[in-house]
Amino acid sequence: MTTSTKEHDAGQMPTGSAPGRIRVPIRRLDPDLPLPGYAHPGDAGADLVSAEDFTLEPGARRLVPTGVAVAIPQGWVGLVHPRSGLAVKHGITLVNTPGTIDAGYRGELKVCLLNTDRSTPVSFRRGDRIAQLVLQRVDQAEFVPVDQLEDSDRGAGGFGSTGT
Ligand SMILES: O=c1ccn([C@H]2C[C@H](O)[C@@H](COP(=O)(O)OP(=O)(O)OP(=O)(O)O)O2)c(=O)[nH]1
Ligand SMILES: [Mg+2]
Repeated sequence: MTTSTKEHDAGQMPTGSAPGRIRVPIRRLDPDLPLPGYAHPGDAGADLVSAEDFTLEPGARRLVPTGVAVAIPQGWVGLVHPRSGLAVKHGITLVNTPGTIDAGYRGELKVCLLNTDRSTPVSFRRGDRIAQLVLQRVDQAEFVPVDQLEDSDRGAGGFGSTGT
């Protein structure tokens, strides 16, 4: 992505290979785009790319398509996290961070980008890495109504109760 230069990083995602990866079926809705990729072996996040060119004005947000759809296994969740480099260098984050990709979701993965910079528009090119997908195991709760919750050390203290 760029602010003032024309550089972009389409196709520059190194792909590591590691044993023990979980299998995630993926559909290429946009066959010319690279698949999500891990920049280094052992990375937690697989980078997602933008399927389109666009500019985010200061304070603006945009739901950006990534050109892929996945079938995350039951018992897992995909979490869409911001990229720290975009955050630090350009003020780019996600409105809903982390975004939740449910195991049953079969639509295109989309990323709700936000430009938090107060003065500088940020331009992205198709193929630029815009966010990262982290897969985690997840349990569902069985919510059991009770009259009383068991005591705890924290009790109802929260929202700064321990000081700053
Ligand atoms: O950053 C995101 C967040 C969500 N989704 C997709 C996958 C997810 O499974 C679905 C629903 O997301 P979520 O449950 O967060 O949104 P909602 O507002 O509760 O919508 P719904 O009523 O469809 O559950 O939208 C994305 O593609 N990107
Ligand atoms: Mg929901």
